[in-house]
Amino acid sequence: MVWTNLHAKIHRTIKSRQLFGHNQRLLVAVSGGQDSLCLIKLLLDLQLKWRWNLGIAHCDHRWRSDSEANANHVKNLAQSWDVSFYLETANEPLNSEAAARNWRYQALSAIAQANNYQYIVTGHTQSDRAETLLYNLMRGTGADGLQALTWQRPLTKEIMLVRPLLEITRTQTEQFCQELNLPVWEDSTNQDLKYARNRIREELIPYLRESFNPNVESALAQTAELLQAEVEYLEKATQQLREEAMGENINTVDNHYLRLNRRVLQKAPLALQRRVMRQVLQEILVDAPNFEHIEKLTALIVAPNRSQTDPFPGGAIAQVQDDWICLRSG
Ligand SMILES: Nc1ncnc2c1ncn2[C@@H]1O[C@H](COP(=O)(O)OP(=O)(O)OP(=O)(O)O)[C@@H](O)[C@H]1O
Repeated sequence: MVWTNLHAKIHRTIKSRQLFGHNQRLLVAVSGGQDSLCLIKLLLDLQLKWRWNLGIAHCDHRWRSDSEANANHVKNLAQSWDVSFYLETANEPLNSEAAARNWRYQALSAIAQANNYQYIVTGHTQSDRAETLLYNLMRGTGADGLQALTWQRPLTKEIMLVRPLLEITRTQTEQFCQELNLPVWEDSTNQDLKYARNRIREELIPYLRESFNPNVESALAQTAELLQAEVEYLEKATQQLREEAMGENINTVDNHYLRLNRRVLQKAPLALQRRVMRQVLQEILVDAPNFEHIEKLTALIVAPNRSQTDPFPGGAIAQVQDDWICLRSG
């Protein structure tokens, strides 16, 4: 076995970040592209040390004409490595990125659930992290959107999504695959500049690298890393503030009615006021609340008695009643 710097790096990362322990069952999501091939190869080589039980999952979105061939390619690789292989095929071709992604995470969770894996592992890299940060930044977001791809995220109560390659760039995974002769399946849609993501990767990042900062990817990923810790802290503080603002109601809240104490909220910083309002709206609205929704509700913290908002999508209305903001769903 060839032992490279990437092997050493990923081993250290898994250990220091406690991404997985010994003897665990890991389901590795393999598209066949350079990132996920690099990932599976690294995990296979570390498997003995950690005594993991690895499985490979592939999702066929039926998006491209070669998607079945792609699935077979991954299946053959799994067989050659003697690793369990699981395939999910979409009932109909999924031709939007968002639909494909949603379906993929559901399909992966279903495979993990049925086969007793607590971890799903993906090959997202530092480059993906930098691109996601830029993408979200341009669409407008708070710190949550800029933390861009976290190391771990619960997919369901029992299943954790883990991304061990977040400190490794796409250039490194490409080199690794070349050095170790891994048969990468080239995704033709990756070059298609119709997709914003691809334009960020193929045009914007190279431009930023050449004109502003040769290490722009790691600089952006570092920003995401810092923000991740800050978001975690803010979310904890938000939870506490919200519980305090709901007072004794916390246990009696139903889905139709909710009230928050304005005096408690008035003492809190704006960042936490907004976050409490966002959390509350996330539970009441069908779609994710936008900036304007959150601002409307936050404004009631200091508004005169009897002020109220116009209806939120779905019909919910918030009104000031003395010390309280009362929210009734539509
Ligand atoms: N068809 C697939 N089958 C299995 N795993 C996949 C597939 N496509 C992507 N993945 C997994 O997801 C990782 C990220 O892939 P990619 O960047 O193409 O997806 P994405 O849609 O941008 O993902 P995300 O929405 O999670 O950021 C891959 O490294 C791989 O682990």
